Parts: sequence; structure tokens; C-alpha cells
Amino acid sequence: MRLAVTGASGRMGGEVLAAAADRAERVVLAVSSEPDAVGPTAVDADTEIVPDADLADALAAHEVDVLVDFTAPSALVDYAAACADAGVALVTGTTGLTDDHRGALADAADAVPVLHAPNFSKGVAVLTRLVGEAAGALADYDVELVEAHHDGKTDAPSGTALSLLDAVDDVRGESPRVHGREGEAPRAEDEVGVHAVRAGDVTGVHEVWLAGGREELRLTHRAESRRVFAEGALDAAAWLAGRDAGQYEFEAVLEVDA
Ligand SMILES: NC(=O)C1=CN([C@@H]2O[C@H](COP(=O)(O)OP(=O)(O)OC[C@H]3O[C@@H](n4cnc5c(N)ncnc54)[C@H](OP(=O)(O)O)[C@@H]3O)[C@@H](O)[C@H]2O)C=CC1
Ligand SMILES: O=C(O)C1=N[C@H](C(=O)O)C[C@H](O)C1
Repeated sequence: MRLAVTGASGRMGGEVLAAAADRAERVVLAVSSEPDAVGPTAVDADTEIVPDADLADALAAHEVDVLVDFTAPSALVDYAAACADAGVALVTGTTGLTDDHRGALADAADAVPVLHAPNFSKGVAVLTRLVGEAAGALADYDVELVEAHHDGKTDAPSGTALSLLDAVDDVRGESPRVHGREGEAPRAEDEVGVHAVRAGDVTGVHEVWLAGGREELRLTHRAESRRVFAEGALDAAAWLAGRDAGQYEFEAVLEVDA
């Protein structure tokens, strides 16, 4: 499998490059909006560092099978279009997507296989199922979500938090989401509080509270290292290579793994 990795100078891009090297996976392109910021030691000797402006040509010239992306929504839209033009599968973990960004991914998926996941850890996949089960079984319990990330994260709530909230809505119907609280306002019975902490170098914590009058259940996932996301994305890339055009879910990759 011949891989390209975008956001090569970023936290996750760097982690994917390091994980791929440790797994002896072939990264032919490290793509960056600032190629000079990608240290030569970040990539293997046979990996070419290319500016993202040249992505479409580079994908075709290097016969890339899958592009792995952790960048920003505006960049992802351009990268998805380049993948569609070059016939390259796309695995992306970029969060903060609006409906327009999702529309651009759907357009790309008309031409190539596309897999987007807001979280590439196995633990969060299980957490999402557990949250749905708990929200259904404890239907009258208050739900609140707290997520914490490093001080460099720009989108809030996290993509994972949004998908956990969707899991609650799937079993309870759509609930009003209250982001933080201030001042006088009684808690509505069906509201779901959402709280985003940004501090230091926290890799990623998601905690869902379910509180009844006399007991409280908390379901918590704590990522200890970005490597867990990078490994999940590389597993997804191996699974996606050679598939038909269309949109795929990370859960399908994990089913094969189980
Ligand atoms: N799904 C998952 O499992 C995970 C998802 N994420 C998501 O991945 C994304 C990246 O996270 P992280 O690596 O921590 O972020 P960083 O800010 O560390 O890196 C993002 C990189 O994207 C590139 N980039 C290209 N265009 C833009 C742009 N317009 N604005 C900002 N960056 C741009 C830059 O690299 P360059 O200049 O080299 O192109 C930048 O360094 C986020 O959306 C985050 O939420 C993070 C962890 C896990
Ligand atoms: O930006 C991050 O760091 C992370 N982002 C993802 C998200 O928004 O859910 C996944 C993980 O929590 C780390």
C-alpha cells in the first residue's frame, strides 16, 4: 500500500508518519502547507515532502493508494477533491466539519472510497455503543458530557463529543444541547449539558454522566497517546485500499479486527 499523509508538520500528521515507519508501511508522500516545517527526520529517506498546492499532481505521479488526513476542514475539502481527481482513497480524522464540509466529502465519495471518523480509537467505538445503551436503559437520567483536550485544539465541542451526543439522540430523540452554563436558569428535564475543557497537553478525555436522583453512572475514555489514533487510521487505510467508491465507517474496520 502506497500512502500519502497530509498535515505532515502537525501533531497528528507527525504521529501518523512515525506510526507508519514503526509498522514499515510505505509513505511515499508527506504533504504540508509548510514543507520547510517538516523536519527531514520526520520522514523516511524515500518519502517525498511536497507542498499541498501540488497535491493533485503528486498523488497521480506517485501512484498513491490511500491518503491519510488529520488537518483542518478547509484544507480537507481541497484534499478530498484532489483524491477524487486522482482516484485515491481517503481516510480522514479531521473534526470541526460543517454540513458544507460533509457535502464535499460526500462528493468525493462519488468517485473514491472515503472513510471519516471523529475518533480512531477502539475504546471510543465501544464507549459510543455503551453510551447509547446506557441512555436508553436509564431513560429518565440527566445526561451531561465533559470533554478535555490540549490547549492547541481549535474546534469545540470535539468531534467525538458530537458523535457521543448523537448516540444519545439516537435512542432518546433530539435533545436541546446547553454549552456551558452561567447565571440563573433551571435545568430543563431533557437538556444535555456539554462542557469543553482546553488545557495543557491533554491528549483527549471524554466523559458522559448519567445521573438519577440516587445514583450516578460515568462512562469515561482517556486517550493516553496520539499513537492510538494514528494506528486506527492506518488500520482504516489498509482496510479501505481497493474498495469501491462510497462512504465507509470506522466500525466496519473494527468488525474485521474483532
Ligand atoms: N479522528 C481522530 O481520531 C483524531 C482527530 N484529530 C483531528 O485532527 C485534526 C488535526 O489535529 P492536530 O494534528 O492536533 O492539529 P495540528 O494543528 O497540530 O495540525 C494540523 C495541521 O494541518 C495542516 N493544515 C493544513 N491546512 C490547514 C489550515 N487551514 N489550518 C490549520 N492547519 C492546516 C498543518 O500542517 P501542514 O502545514 O504541515 O500542512 C497543521 O499543522 C483536528 O481536526 C483534530 O480534531 C486529532 C486527533 C485524533
Ligand atoms: O484534536 C484532538 O486532539 C482530538 N480530536 C478528536 C476530536 O475532536 O474528537 C479526537 C481526539 O479526542 C483528539
